[in-house]
Amino acid sequence: MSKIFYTKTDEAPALATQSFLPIVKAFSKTANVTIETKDISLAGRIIANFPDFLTPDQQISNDLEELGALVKKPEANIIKLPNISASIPQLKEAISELQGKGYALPDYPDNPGNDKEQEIKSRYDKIKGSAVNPVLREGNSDRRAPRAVKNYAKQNPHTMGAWSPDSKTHVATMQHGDFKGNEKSLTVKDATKIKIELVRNDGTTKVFKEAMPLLAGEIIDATVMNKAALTTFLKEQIKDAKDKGVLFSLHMKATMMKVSDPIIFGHAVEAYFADVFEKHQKTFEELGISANDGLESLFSKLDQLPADKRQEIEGDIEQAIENGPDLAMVNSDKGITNLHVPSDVIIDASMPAMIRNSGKMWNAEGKPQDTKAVIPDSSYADIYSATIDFCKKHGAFDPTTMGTVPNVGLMAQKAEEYGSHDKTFEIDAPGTVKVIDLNTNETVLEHAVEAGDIWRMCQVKDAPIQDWVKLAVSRAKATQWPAVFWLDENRAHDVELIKKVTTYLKGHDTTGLDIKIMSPKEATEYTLKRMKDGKDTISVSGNVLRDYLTDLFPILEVGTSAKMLSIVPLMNGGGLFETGAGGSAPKHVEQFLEEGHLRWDSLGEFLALGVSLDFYGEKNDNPKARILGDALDSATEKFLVNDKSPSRKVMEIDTRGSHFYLALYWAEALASQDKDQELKGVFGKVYQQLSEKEEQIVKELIECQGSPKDIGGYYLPDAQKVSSAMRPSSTLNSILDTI
Ligand SMILES: NC(=O)C1=CN([C@@H]2O[C@H](COP(=O)(O)OP(=O)(O)OC[C@H]3O[C@@H](n4cnc5c(N)ncnc54)[C@H](OP(=O)(O)O)[C@@H]3O)[C@@H](O)[C@H]2O)C=CC1
Ligand SMILES: O=C(O)CCC(=O)C(=O)O
Ligand SMILES: [Mg+2]
Repeated sequence: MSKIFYTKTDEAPALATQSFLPIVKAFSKTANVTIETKDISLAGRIIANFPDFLTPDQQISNDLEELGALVKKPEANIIKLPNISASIPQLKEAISELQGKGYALPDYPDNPGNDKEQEIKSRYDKIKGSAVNPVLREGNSDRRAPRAVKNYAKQNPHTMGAWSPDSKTHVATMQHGDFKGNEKSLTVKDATKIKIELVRNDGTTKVFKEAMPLLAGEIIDATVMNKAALTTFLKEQIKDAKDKGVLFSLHMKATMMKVSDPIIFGHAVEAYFADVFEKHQKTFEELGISANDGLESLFSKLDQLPADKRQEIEGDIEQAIENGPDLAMVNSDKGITNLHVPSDVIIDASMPAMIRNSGKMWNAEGKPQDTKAVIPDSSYADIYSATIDFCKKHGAFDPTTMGTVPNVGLMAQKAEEYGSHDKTFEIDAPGTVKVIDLNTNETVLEHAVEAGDIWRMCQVKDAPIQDWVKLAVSRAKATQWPAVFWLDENRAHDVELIKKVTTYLKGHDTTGLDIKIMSPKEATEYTLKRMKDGKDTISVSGNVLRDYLTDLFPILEVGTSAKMLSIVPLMNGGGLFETGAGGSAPKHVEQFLEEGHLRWDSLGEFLALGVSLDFYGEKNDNPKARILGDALDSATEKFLVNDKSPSRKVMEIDTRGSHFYLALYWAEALASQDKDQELKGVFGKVYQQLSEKEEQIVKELIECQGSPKDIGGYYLPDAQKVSSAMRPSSTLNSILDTI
């Protein structure tokens, strides 16, 4: 029998699920829809990958692997909540929490000394970073703000910080020597295998890939980030931030670009603390300190030193901060800077948050200040500089009047940069990296490289491109809005893509549609102007821009990307329904643990479930499931109209209260429909009970707040403790038990 698979993930969404899923299960049971949970949390993935270190009762199935197979089947129907894409410091924290709970897991070997350690490291490296989404996303992405969400934002506008034309905030990006500048690309004619190798100047060779298969029609590109150009650029920016009196902030994606970006982050840490790293190089080496892991990890390793040595280094770090430009802060109360943890500042969320906040980030005093947003690689930096320039010229956007920008994103089958991890290498000695076509033995792409350069190759297969063009045309038809392909004719990879897009568009009837191709900068300017004028424009983009744009526009338009409908129509016919476009909101967990209030907004989950039930009904010829889905959509609209989203403040309705209201409206919609009398009967009673007990339930859901919560862990909290923390209303629980 087919099922809806619901993912168990991490942090705030995982907490929220403990409250929402019992409601979902109770309601869907009435339509014979089975919901099965699959554990893809960071802790779950670690446990599943190390059975040989664990006792039989600790071992669990590899749910991610199972879902990875399911997404290739037509019956797939998965609700995917956001999960942690772990940086190395997070991975180490999770391992240590699990070890403390009796799981005899090996430590993460930073510098593997033998084959066994190397094997352990490679198992962990598959878990680190963005290790879930690329496996599940066997389709392209369709992310948009439903009309009801947009209307809600127009009537209840979120705050938008005013912009001044004199703002000193700006984007700094490399002018040469970066991934964009060095990119080379080609389309593979016939299926083949390639070898990737570094031929060092000393005559030795290192093979990176022995025989990697490529399909006919695949686009490959290779490029390199030159270390010398990067470090020179970073030093200049540090000096310039100091001279201009703006904050220094670094924006990148060390989680998703899990091989390249931690290295780039490390160079920024070393550039800012150049004197410290030079003076204490030997000690840092002895302690196994890697700048790539950030300041927090560095500080924790200093604990191993005698007090006087530790104080000396800490003093030198303080001095460097004193001498350098002000650093943007992640948490000024706790002294956590932008350079503390590589996963604390993630560009898709950090840049829009800054743009919403008058272009300011927080300084060490906890005050907003103009900032230099350093985005080392220039491939996509233009979109943020164009947005900042637009705000300086026209002021902040007005959520009550602005248009909407949905996205059709190319991401299937690890498209583009997001699939580059196993083909990204930090170069150990000068030489030439060659990509050799094994059919012809010809070198098809090559780069001269220096030690420390980051070389990478990306792929995008032809079938996903065809599917992406088709999805773009169908969204353009459904909306009659202009659709813009954000592709740059001056970028090697995009040139190849443009050829395919132009060809595949010819295979569709596009009469009356307005479909354009523009560079990211032009597309930003065109789209922002329309957006300001209240006009809607579809962005059709590659994978990285998909990620950036589906946070940027939603955050400006509706305050958070949590309110997005995020569908992944799987290429083999199934459906993956993501819950919003944002992440796992660690800040929300912090608040919940401190004061028992969870502000996570599950709207994206309501929207995803609505589509999933509908899809289920259609696939399984189950009209009751469709009625549940329709009723859920009506409930979500009423939820928005009545403004029942979680408040940010303690002792007001939080995530749990918002779930109660959704259940109330869902039951009401089912009680008032006439298509299915059985459902009408069941939910008539449920609605009556829920509405009679509204006051009591809300009281129970608010009175439980106001004190610290112990859930028995962070990465693997105690299931019982979480469940009781997230389901504190016995009145609501007992009504759900009657369904
Ligand atoms: N699909 C996925 O699996 C994704 C996973 N991630 C992962 O999530 C983690 C955190 O990433 P980060 O970049 O900090 O981004 P997040 O999206 O988790 O958080 C950024 C901010 O967005 C707001 N926000 C996000 N979701 C919600 C929500 N449902 N309700 C209310 N507000 C929300 C919060 O703002 P405020 O503080 O103002 O409340 C939050 O602090 C990382 O491990 C990252 O890799 C990120 C994106 C997608
Ligand atoms: O997979 C990840 O790490 C993040 C995904 C993401 O941010 C997105 O798809 O918008
Ligand atoms: Mg994103």
